[in-house]
Amino acid sequence: MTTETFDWQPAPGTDYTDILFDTFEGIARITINRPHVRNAFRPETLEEVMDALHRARLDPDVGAVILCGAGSEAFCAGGDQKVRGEHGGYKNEAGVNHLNALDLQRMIRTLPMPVVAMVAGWAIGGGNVLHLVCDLTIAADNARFGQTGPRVGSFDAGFGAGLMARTVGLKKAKEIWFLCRQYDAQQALEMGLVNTVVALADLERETVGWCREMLALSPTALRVLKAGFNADTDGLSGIQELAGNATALFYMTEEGQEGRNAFNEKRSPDFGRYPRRP
Ligand SMILES: CC(C)(COP(=O)(O)OP(=O)(O)OC[C@H]1O[C@@H](n2cnc3c(N)ncnc32)[C@H](O)[C@@H]1OP(=O)(O)O)[C@@H](O)C(=O)NCCC(=O)NCCSC(=O)CCC(=O)c1ccccc1C(=O)O
Repeated sequence: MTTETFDWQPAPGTDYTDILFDTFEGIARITINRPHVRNAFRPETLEEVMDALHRARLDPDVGAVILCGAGSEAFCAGGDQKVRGEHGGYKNEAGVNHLNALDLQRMIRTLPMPVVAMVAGWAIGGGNVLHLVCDLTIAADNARFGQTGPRVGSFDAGFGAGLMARTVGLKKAKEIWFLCRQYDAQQALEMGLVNTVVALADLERETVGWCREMLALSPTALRVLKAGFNADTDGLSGIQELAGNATALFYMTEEGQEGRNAFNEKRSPDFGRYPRRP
């Protein structure tokens, strides 16, 4: 039974309707707060999650993000079928159709810090893909996972299929999508869909514990490793992400700065001082 409570502080300057955004000890926690629909997301929900992720990225004190759902019944039940329109997406309050779960998936994968899904209850449909694209998943023993797309007239043939196959294996991924079965936490652990399973009462303590372990490590090492893990799956944009880290590190060297200085000082650069390493 957990005894530790955490002093989560609401992030100032936000007026979200669909999510909660708190921070604590260098961890940002984003909670999908629509428990009346098992935390299914609508376009506004995803806009808010992306806004919070952007804020977390720009906050120099934040080194890890937890994504979770309000309450213990659901992490997320995917796209809100009540606002699914006829014109290729989910309607926001202005009536505009969106498929912005795909934008969020990419944003999680390019966030330069670990994103940990903390899953209690259902992770279904787009909710299952949402935790899949996070770097790590800590599941409570009441968690249940599955895809419903072929049953409800939807599919995610991008990360939902391809990253699923890379994560649990091709045959299992096809089973998950082609049969629309549900899997309990232990089955999810056995197939490699989650990192660990803990008692529901211990879920937050365990998740914060994993974040604390990562926060004690080199942020640059974690950042570049994350980009490296995603690079081949994400093709040229994955290489772009990885290469961007190389550029940032190069900018921090004297050799990189010599080029900038020479340009600004209107002289030829002297790169001869910098060794060609074996
Ligand atoms: C999640 C369940 C298994 C939970 O079952 P249970 O505990 O018995 O609760 P219920 O009584 O069923 O539900 C309680 C309450 O919540 C409502 N609800 C649940 N899920 C949704 C939902 N997804 N949308 C809207 N409302 C939902 C439910 O209707 C009840 O409310 P009432 O008022 O009492 O009616 C079970 O609920 C369930 O199976 N839910 C549906 C899961 C599902 O099919 N999700 C959608 C899958 S498709 C998807 O997610 C695609 C979205 C996506 O990410 C995407 C993919 C590809 C390209 C782009 C996109 C994108 O951008 O969106």
